[in-house]
Amino acid sequence: MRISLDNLTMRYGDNTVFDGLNLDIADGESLVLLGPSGCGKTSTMRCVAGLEEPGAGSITIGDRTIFSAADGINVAPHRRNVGMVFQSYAVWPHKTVFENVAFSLRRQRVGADRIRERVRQVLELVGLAEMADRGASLLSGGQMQRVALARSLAMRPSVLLLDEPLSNLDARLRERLRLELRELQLALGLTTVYVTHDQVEAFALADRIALMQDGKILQLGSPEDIYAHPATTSLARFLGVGNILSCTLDGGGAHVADSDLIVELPASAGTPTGKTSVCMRSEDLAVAPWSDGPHGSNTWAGSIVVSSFQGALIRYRVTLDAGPTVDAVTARRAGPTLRAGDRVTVTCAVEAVQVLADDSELAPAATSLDAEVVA
Ligand SMILES: Nc1ncnc2c1ncn2[C@@H]1O[C@H](COP(=O)(O)OP(=O)(O)OP(=O)(O)O)[C@@H](O)[C@H]1O
Repeated sequence: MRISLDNLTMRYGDNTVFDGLNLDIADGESLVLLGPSGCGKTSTMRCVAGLEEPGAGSITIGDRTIFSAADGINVAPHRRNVGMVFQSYAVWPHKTVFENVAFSLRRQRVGADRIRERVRQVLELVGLAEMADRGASLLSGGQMQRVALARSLAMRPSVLLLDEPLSNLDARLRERLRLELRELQLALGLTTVYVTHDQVEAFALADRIALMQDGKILQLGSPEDIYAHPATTSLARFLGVGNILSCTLDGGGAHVADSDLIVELPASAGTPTGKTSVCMRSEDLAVAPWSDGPHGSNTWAGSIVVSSFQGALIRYRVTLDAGPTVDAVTARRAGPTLRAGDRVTVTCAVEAVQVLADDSELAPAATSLDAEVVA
């Protein structure tokens, strides 16, 4: 079912989390709210679930208004038909898997036969059919999270809200469950809102990503769009886009600050007013052993500072003779492995260069770990 947030305002005391938030989520869509800690993602979800009461605005699910400050409507959480899965598993350890999933159905006085059938169905869906009789305390974290998911799905919610459900799991399990969640969401055609601060998770799960910062949705689009065209430098950094260099623009290209580097720009590059940065993604930089020219556009001499083997990929950090240090990622088989100290040329196709409005003083940069994961 479609979800609409209209002009929503939410405050905790003096702290305004968001003011006039609008968001439309289509029927069957997987929307990921992505943003740094404290930007208001969980509060948004809690408003939809009915666990927080907004100060103003309205929320509609399908054709039903579940909250309207103006009309005094505030449907109780358990009457909203919204399923929720949180970071903490919230699974009862003393009950079996079956009883955990059946619990809410029993409370709704669903008949015993129907409960058995529904629990069997959802346990099948989340891959726990064989474990129905196992005590929940004997489950792994991943299995507990599947139980929590099964419990929500058993209620046949019209929308599913997931708040960092995978963040307590180890990296490998997270990756597996992420794919399974996406498969399940597509198979059920269930409208889902997923909250995370992990851009890799957002890219993997979303039909659309809403990028939030300070209670505002700054960009809304498909994962591909958002990654390819981040609106500002702080969003680009948050998304793990590498090589964002402050610059000034003129007819000759982008002059990178405090260096002799000039980057040729495509005709399509924007010309934002105010502070600007030029952006060249790590995966768009080619590194090759040094050779005497002739060299084409955007080819620069440099020396490798770090060469880091990462399995399928090799990451190079290169200090260009013109000044800046840049990161490049190449496929393992793309050429000879280069070593620290090697002289190289670094090339970036002119079409791959972007110019972004530089708002870096307004927002925190991503951690280097974030950058590692995506590039
Ligand atoms: N119960 C509360 N009382 C007072 N302030 C709160 C409460 N819950 C959240 N806040 C504040 O509201 C703002 C938004 O919090 P929210 O939990 O929605 O952010 P978030 O983006 O989900 O962050 P995280 O990723 O860390 O969970 C923060 O400044 C937070 O400190």
